[in-house]
Amino acid sequence: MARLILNGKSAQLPAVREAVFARREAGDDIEVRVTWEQGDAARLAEQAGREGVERVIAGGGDGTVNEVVNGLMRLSPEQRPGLGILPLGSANDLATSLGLPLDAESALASALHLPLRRVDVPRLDDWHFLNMATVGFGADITSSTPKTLKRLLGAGAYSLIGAVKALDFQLHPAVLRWEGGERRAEVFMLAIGNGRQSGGGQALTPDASLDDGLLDVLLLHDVASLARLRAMRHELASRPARGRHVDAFRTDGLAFEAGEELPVTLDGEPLHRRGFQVAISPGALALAAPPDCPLFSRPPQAGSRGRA
Ligand SMILES: Nc1ncnc2c1ncn2[C@@H]1O[C@H](COP(=O)(O)OP(=O)(O)OP(=O)(O)O)[C@@H](O)[C@H]1O
Repeated sequence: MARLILNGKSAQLPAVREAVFARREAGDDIEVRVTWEQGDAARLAEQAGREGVERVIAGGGDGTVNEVVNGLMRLSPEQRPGLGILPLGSANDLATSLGLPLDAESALASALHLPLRRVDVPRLDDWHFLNMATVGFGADITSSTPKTLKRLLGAGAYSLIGAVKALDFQLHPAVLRWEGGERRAEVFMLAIGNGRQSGGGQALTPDASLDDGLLDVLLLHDVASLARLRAMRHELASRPARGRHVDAFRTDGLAFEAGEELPVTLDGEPLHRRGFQVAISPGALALAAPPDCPLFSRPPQAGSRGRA
């Protein structure tokens, strides 16, 4: 049996209602629960696991998926249902990079029937995330202005100048520690990726895998002038392990400490932190994902249709 946990914002969408009725007609056993406020999706996901539901489907945006993941992680691994995604948000970064369909009917069918694949679940202090955590630039604007970051990181010199003028961006003195490394820097942006893209389509950690037991980290730092921003963009093309403005590395955990509170996003949800620790639980969740999904380093295993 599957249970759809639907963000109340989308509960009355005709396409969603039709998709549920169509799946039932096709023989799927699916119940629906609707959220009213923050916290409901996590609670409903936990409850579903306790009641023996085999697959929970998060119907909403990245924020709903994140809450459902947190609810599932409150359960023991034996009790933890598999996770499907019905993308109904504005950004849908995880769903898009997984290659899930975005129209309600095929998305619901995929969420119910794609085989489950083991994924790692990172945690920032006491809150889990599945896709990405970002710190600093972009974290206070998130998906509302996704093009800003794209312009800065990807486009030509004119838009770079435009972006710099338009943005009164800040650098934050901070220290980052991980096993075998330490970096003190003026942080422009830090991305900690289990998945690859955030902020509505920005591929900040383009080589990350959901199942390698590791986090892909991108640190952009010390870019206090236009010349240095240009140098950063140049370095971004090669993503050095340790550059003047770009550090890119993999780790299974890290600690971050800044002198002041900074904007942070966890799977697109905003918060503020002065410091935090990130750890990862390898293979902690089973996610419905396409067999040819590029976010995996290992091929799918046969027979993983039910509980995690
Ligand atoms: N019935 C409801 N009406 C309005 N908001 C709700 C309701 N139930 C939950 N929420 C809020 O919705 C938020 C999650 O939204 P979600 O991320 O799923 O959608 P989105 O913001 O449209 O998508 P995206 O993150 O992709 O932009 C939670 O923070 C929760 O507080």
